[in-house]
Amino acid sequence: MSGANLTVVRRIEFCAGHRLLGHEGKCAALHGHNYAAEFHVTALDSSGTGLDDVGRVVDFAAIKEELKGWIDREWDHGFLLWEGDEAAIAAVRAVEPCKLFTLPANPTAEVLAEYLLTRVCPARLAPLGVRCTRLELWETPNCRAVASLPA
Ligand SMILES: Nc1nc2c(c(=O)[nH]1)N=C([C@H](O)[C@H](O)COP(=O)(O)OP(=O)(O)OP(=O)(O)O)CN2
Repeated sequence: MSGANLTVVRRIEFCAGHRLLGHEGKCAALHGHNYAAEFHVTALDSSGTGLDDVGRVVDFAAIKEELKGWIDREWDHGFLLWEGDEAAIAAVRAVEPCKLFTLPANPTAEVLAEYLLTRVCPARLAPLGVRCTRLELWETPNCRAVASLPA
């Protein structure tokens, strides 16, 4: 093999509601998005070829099971809100069934990207022998945030 760095990218789509407290415009209102997260995944051990015996960094299905599983349970069809946004949290809690996930900052695309990259991916991907080094979080087809770790 050439010794090239190899990365696989898995896209996972989900729907969620949110709002940006303090936003100067329409995003201060509760609303929702069809999000997509693109996970760029590489081998944890960079000393070898980075590929398993079958020729994969990791099976796409294994990434899906770990990360789509988490997103489906925690975020999909739920509301993502800043933990300091008491009014929105109370409003969402007033409606059953309530699916709510709170974050340490406003749920911007940047904050969601960083949360998935640094708080969700490491523990879920390490058992597969891989890590996510770059995460692209699409809030709309036109807008995304990118979070990345040093190589
Ligand atoms: N840097 C960021 N800016 C904005 C974010 C964000 O996460 N990071 N989020 C929002 C809002 O959530 C909003 O829903 C998106 O706003 P907008 O760009 O206006 O998207 P639209 O799809 O409504 O825009 P179109 O004009 O229809 O393309 C705002 N800013």
